[in-house]
Order: sequence, then C-alpha cells, then structure tokens
Amino acid sequence: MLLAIFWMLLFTIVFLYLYLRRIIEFVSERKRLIQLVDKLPGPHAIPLLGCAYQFKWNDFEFLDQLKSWATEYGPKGFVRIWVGPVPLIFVTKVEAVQEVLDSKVLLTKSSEYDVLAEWLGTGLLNSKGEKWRSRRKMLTPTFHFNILIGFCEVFAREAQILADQVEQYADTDQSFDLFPYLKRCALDVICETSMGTKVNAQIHHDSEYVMAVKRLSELIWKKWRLPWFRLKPVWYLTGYKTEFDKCIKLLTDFTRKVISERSKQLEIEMSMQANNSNGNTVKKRPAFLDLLLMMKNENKLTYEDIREEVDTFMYEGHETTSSSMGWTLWYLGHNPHIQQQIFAELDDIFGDSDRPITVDDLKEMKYLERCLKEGLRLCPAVPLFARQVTEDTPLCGYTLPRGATVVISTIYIHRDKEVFPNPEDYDPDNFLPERIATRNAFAYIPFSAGQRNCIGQKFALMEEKMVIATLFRKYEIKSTETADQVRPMPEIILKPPKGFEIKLFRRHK
Ligand code: HEM
Repeated sequence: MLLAIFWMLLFTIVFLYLYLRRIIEFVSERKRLIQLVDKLPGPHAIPLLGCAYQFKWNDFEFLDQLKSWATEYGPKGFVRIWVGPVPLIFVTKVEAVQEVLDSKVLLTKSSEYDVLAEWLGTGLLNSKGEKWRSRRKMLTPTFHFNILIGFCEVFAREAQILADQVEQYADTDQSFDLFPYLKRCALDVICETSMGTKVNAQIHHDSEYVMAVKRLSELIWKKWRLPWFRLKPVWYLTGYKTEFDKCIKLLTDFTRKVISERSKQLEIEMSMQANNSNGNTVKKRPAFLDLLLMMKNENKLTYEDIREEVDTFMYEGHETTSSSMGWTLWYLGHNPHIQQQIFAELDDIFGDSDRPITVDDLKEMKYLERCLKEGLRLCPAVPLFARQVTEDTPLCGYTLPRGATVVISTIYIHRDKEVFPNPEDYDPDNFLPERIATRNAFAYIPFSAGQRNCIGQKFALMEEKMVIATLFRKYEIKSTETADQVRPMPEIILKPPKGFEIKLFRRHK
C-alpha cells in the first residue's frame, strides 16, 4: 500500500514537473502574445472567437470588410485581426512592407504553408533556415538568363498550340472561357522546362496528371480557407484526406518516375559524350531537372531533394503564370485602344512576316511588358503571403511578437491611392520609367521582394510575353463580362469566380 502511494506521489510530481511547467510557460507566452498583439490597432475582438464574430459570410463582402478595416485601423502600417485565437498582422503601408521584406529575421514561412508541405516537402517555397539559404544559393543559377533563353523554344511551341486551339472561336461571335486553355498551356510549359518531359495537357485535356493538379489545388484551398478542415477527424471523415493523398501519390510517383528515367538517360548521354573523341555531340537544352541531377552527381542533392524542388517548380510555375496571363488578357479585352498599341509594337517588330518569335523580339516588346506589369499590379497572381514572427521584431514603432503571423496582401498594397493616383484603372503607363522612378520599389511587389522573392520571375515574364504576343499577332479579343462579374477571388492564387469569357476576332492587318 505504502509502495503504491509512493509511486502515485512520484508519478504526480514528475507529471507536474513535466507538464505543469509547460502549461505555465504556454499560458505566460500566450498572455505576452495577446498583450503585444493588442497594442496594434485593429477591430474589436472577443475571447476565443477573436474578430471572427464580425466576419461577413459572403466572400466579397468579407473582402470589402477587410479593406475597410485596413483603411480605418491601418494608417500606422499594420492592422491586427484575430481569426479565432490566431493573430494575423496585416501590413497596410509601403514603408512597413519594406521593413518586413527587408528584415533579416522575418524569413520563415507561416504555418499556413504546412498543407503545401505534404506535396512539396520542404522545397524552396517552404523550407527555412540553413536549408533554404543553401538551396536558394544552389538553385539561383538554374534560373540564369542563358538557361531561360533555351526555354524560349518551348514557350513558343506551346503558345502556338494555344493559338491553334482557340482558332475555332475566331470570328464566330461566340464567347468562350479562355482560362482553361491558358492553364493547360502553362502546365505543358512547366512540365517540359522543369522535367524535360511532356504531359501534352493542351491535347489530352483529361490526363490523370492534369486532373490531379487541379483537384489538389482545390483541396489545398479548402483547407486554407475553412479552418475546420484542419481538424483531422473532419478532414478524414469528409473523404478529402483520401482524395488528397491519392492526388499527391499520383503526382509524386509521376515525378519520381521521370527523375529515375531522366537520371539513367543522363548517365548514358554523359558516357556517350566521354567516349565521343571528336566531340560531335548534339547539345540538348537542359531542363531544370537535368541541372539538379548534375548537382546530385556532385552529392549536393538527393533524389528526394530533387523531387521536392521539381514539384515546387511545377506548382509555383503554372498556376501563377496562367492566372496572370488571364487577368492581363481580360483587362486588354476591355481596352481596345491599348490592344491597338500592342498591335503597333508587334507590327513594328514583325512587319508582315510570320516568323517565330525570338528572345531578342521579346526584349523589344516594351509596351507589352508594361501591360503585363499593370495586370500584375491590379490582379497579382499571389494575392497574399505570410511570415512567421520567430523572435520579437521591432517594426515601425511597434513590436511584432514571436508567435504572430505577418501577412502582406499585394492586391491591397498595389491599390494604394497615395502611390497610384487612379488605383482601380488599368493604365500600363504606370510602368513608364519616369513613373517607376518616383515611387518606393516596395509599392509594387507581385513577386515579393527581398531575400525570399520569386526565383521564377524572369521565367514568368518571358513565358507570358511569348504567349500573349503569339495570340495578338493573330487575334484581337473582347472581354464579354463586366468587372462586377469578374471580381478577383483571392484563393492561394488569384482567380476569377468562373473564368475569363472572351470573343476572338482575326486581325486584319
Ligand atoms: C506571374 C507569375 C508568378 C508570380 C506572381 C509569382 C509570385 C511569387 C511570390 C509572391 C513569391 C513569394 C511567396 C511567399 O513569400 O510565400 C514566390 C516565390 C517563389 N516562386 Fe514565384 N511567382 C510566379 C512564377 C513563378 C515561376 C514560373 C516559378 C518557377 C518556375 C516560381 C517559383 C517560385 C519559387 C521556387 C518561390 C520560392 C522562393 C523562395 O522562397 O526562395 N514562381 N513567387
């Protein structure tokens, strides 16, 4: 009996020592977080629900509500919004954006990115600390301009397939949704440039790979937007977990198979090169995968590291570009006078010739580039990104406490009327060199900025120019829906609620 009491006492003491200490630490950390977060201006919050009790149910009304809170509480650079027990600190002013993105401390992605990790692992987008730093250093040269030049042939070929596919609608006065065509084109581009293999999504619309990418993006967004899906029982019971895992397996198995085949092929090519004494080898354009496999040969990466990075490029590299091309084309479809200026630029470059577009031609398309940049200003493909505050960080006269999440909304920052005089108007002249020179560089950040900026931004702009120029060499377009019908939906990637309905007309030069 005494022994039993002794063991019980010992157990209780150990339990209290181990857990009570943690509970006390948790409570005091939480108290501290709440105190510091509540020093930031923001709407009224109540325990547990935070500001959520005031949230509008309708998506668009909710967005308007966030915007009006940012205007009301954000003049000092931040507004804090409690989403239940989670404090989100939205950045509202350019000066604060600069401090956040320039910070050497705010480099860690927030827990919202964890759902992506199940697919992308800790590839460049998700990784942190030393892993991210060394990977970024290693991967930056793979996006060098000389490598991108080699991809232009892929951009041009896929753009031409797109132009051929939509020809059926030309001069029919029938409107159609351009978005799925753009998505399939961007998917074919990224598959070939990152893996050196083709999925031919533009031709086989219902390939398993294409369907899995589409479904996975929908499920990831569901988990982000509706917090109850983060609870494991709900996620499992709704069957989404099984579907999610099935898509991930299909995609990652595909990537692993491509890596393994490509690796064998590369070995054969290298030994052929070594045996070929007269050096008459045919030089093939390397895909990102080939460059990563060479790093593996130098023991810098494992197969799984390569898989993570290739899948990261696959994800980051096609939804973003298709969204941004779609928005730009939609704005252009409402602005025939701007299309005329693009036609004039293209006619200056090509005259009556229908020769293929070269890299040098792309450099000449200065006006088209301004149009793309303006599209990305009004509708940035990545409308939100977030950082975890890992240590107390003084910013703009406040302290951002460790444990909080800082959110930058590009779509909000890009529409600041103190920076862009008519922020809601589509005006490519916002990107005239003299206008750019007058504003803070952090007022326009579609590719983020600072150390964790987008590694693929040059790739994206080259691809988009190629696709849009190919379309406009042949067609003019008219958007058939109004701005009210096509309000941007801020999912992970900014999308139209339904699509981009347009009519297509052959150009008569
Ligand atoms: C219009 C097209 C694109 C836009 C608007 C865009 C935007 C962005 C933004 C805002 C970030 C920072 C995200 C964050 O901090 O959470 C980012 C990161 C990244 N992007 Fe892009 N992106 C585009 C195209 C691409 C392409 C084509 C690729 C690859 C082929 C790519 C690869 C990446 C990667 C790997 C990162 C993570 C970089 C790091 O953390 O070091 N992106 N992108």
